[in-house]
Amino acid sequence: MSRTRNSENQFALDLGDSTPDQHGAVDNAERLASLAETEALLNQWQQAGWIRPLDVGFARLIRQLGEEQGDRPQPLVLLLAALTSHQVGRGHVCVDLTHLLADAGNTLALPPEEPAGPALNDTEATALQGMHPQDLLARVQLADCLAALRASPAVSDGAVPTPLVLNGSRLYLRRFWRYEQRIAEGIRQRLALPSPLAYPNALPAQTLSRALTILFQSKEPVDYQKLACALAARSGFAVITGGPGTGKTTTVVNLLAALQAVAGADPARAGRKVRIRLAAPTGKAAARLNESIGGAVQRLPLAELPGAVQLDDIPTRVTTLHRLLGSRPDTRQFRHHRDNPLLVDILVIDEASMVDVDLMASVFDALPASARLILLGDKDQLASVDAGAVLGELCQRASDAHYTPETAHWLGAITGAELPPNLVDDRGQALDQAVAMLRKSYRFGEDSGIRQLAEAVNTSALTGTMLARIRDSEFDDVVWLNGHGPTSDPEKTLEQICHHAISGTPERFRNKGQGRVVNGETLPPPVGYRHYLEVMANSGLRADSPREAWDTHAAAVLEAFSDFQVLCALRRGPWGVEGLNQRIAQQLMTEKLIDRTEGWYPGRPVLITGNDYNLGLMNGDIGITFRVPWDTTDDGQPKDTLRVAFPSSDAEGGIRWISPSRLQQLETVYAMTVHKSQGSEFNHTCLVLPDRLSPVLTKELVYTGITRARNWFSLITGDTQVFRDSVEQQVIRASGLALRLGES
Ligand SMILES: Nc1ncnc2c1ncn2[C@@H]1O[C@H](COP(=O)(O)OP(=O)(O)OP(=O)(O)O)[C@@H](O)[C@H]1O
Repeated sequence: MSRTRNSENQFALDLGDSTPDQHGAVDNAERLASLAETEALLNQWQQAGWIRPLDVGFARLIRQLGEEQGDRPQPLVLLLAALTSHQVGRGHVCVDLTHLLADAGNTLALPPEEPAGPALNDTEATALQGMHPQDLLARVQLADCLAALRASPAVSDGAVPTPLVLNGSRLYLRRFWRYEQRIAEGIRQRLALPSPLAYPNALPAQTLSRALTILFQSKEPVDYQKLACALAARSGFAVITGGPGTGKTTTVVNLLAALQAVAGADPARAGRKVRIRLAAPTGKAAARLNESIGGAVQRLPLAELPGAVQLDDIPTRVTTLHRLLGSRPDTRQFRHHRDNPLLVDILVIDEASMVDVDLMASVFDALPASARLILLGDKDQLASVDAGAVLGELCQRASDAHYTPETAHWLGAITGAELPPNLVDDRGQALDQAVAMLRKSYRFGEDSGIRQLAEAVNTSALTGTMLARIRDSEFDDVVWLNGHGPTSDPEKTLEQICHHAISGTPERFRNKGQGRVVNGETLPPPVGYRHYLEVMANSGLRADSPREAWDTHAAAVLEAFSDFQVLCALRRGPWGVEGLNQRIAQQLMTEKLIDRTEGWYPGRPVLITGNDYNLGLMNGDIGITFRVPWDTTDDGQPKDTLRVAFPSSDAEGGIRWISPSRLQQLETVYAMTVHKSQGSEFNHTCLVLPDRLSPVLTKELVYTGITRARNWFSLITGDTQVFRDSVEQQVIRASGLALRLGES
């Protein structure tokens, strides 16, 4: 591309608010020409796969709207409209123009790492052709952008229904501005709800204090789980964040018991308990919480609690958010909304980092004004696939807590704990008083490699020493398979991934992974995909075996499949899901573990990639293909057919058998993106990082990948430096939620 054209092109885009003496003479013909050229350039970006047809369509709509109102749309407005739409597609709720103009390259990440179309044509056919967005924006001033936007009939401050909303320097698509506004309103309103627990000497607070003393027996000076329970019980809106194994589930079960104790002891309620619902964003996450919560509820010391709490008062059934809100086929509207609210007093949402702004706004819409909301999740994980990073934003100040002296005093009175001074701040905001961070991991011991590596990544402290420790297999639970080998031979590394995917390479773990004891339980060594295929092959079932026996077998195979998962950062290319799925399938066939690699075959594991409300399958559900003898031929003989077994929704333990022809959106899942793995956990996780840095390789992605491992973690890197550099890159999603709440 010719850089010498920049000033000229800059000029073309600056037309909106530029004066001729700043940039030279400008006449109307030039204005029109530049508008046409801007649109041509947007089309060119679209053809190159840089931006979506939707983004260009949106810019076109802005132009039409302007023209209908007699306005001559300014090229800059069209450009910003298309880029805002593009940013929403990348997970941002808005575009912060200040950041965009300061660093358009990083803000937009254009051109994309893996463009879907042909390279940009760099001919001189038009003045703008072939230009990159950062070149176009290089010398545009914020004042010019704001003036052009304010002058456009397509933009307002939200008071009138325009397609774009400008709030300070943040430019939103109206829909996303509304989502954010509804969420902020919902939080603000709940933070302001008066709490009967506010007065430590009154009965409700005394009951809470007694219940917490019974539920938490820790000898530590500050029990953060207990603090989290107290804060969440007091507030109409609360967030509990913590890394893996810090006890989010344990805390929430205790919280539910404490809340019921307070309700049960309240004379005004005459023993009536509160209606509590538990939900998670995906079927997988709901199933996982379901599994862990049941046992924890059984262990509650209910008989000792005040308020006559019964086992039935504590909900153990976790539903997906879509099911709770009442999703309907072919529409984004839910059955429950402002005019038909949920019958609930308290809603608890687990894995809240996966909830995007659209869904979170729907949650607030469906909650009665008096209902309380408690969000649980790990603030450091990747944000939702769709736009927003609600949990991360709400937890921005969680590490330092910022509890006011009043909150600290109240916590002291209720829990007996004296807060460390660094967590107290007399300028703490309302939201800070409702956010609790769990700080101690109970699942991973101090010596756990998974824990230490995750912490090093999370704090951007991936030092040479830490790399050397994993390279030298110092930990029982972590191996870096090619840490010593040359990483310059990609073909060899890719082969290694395939072999590892099949065997799990237990011999590379210390003591071959044998005899490791965690929380008093001796673990089986790490496995690869051979394991589930062997469980599948050894079913012992016959054609006349009852359906329940098939269900039990399928459940065992699905469980064996969850013992291992390859996770990738990328979708495309040899290091991505597409390339690795093919290679691993090929290797499995070579080793005669499956009989084909394309189409449907017994053993094929599939990941559902879009919600299918008719089948009751959710994005992220995993199924495995079986050959079953249930059909009959025309002459009544048993006939083998293929069916895909999925765990029944909300994990009631059953299996749903679905014919492959009914499944719409899916992909083979020997390899899965880290994004898709959120909310899941695997006994042994293998994270594959590619040989080149890309904008998707971030600290959050690597942290999320590592923390999907329950007991064993293996790492394969295309390049060591890429591993280190990824941890230096951070996801920053533009949004105004924290700002709006801070202003309140
Ligand atoms: N206060 C505690 N004292 C002792 N053990 C605990 C405590 N809290 C949690 N644990 C144990 O630590 C493990 C992890 O707890 P839990 O499942 O509640 O954490 P989590 O944060 O929900 O985990 P995940 O990362 O799966 O979301 C469990 O075995 C649990 O019994």
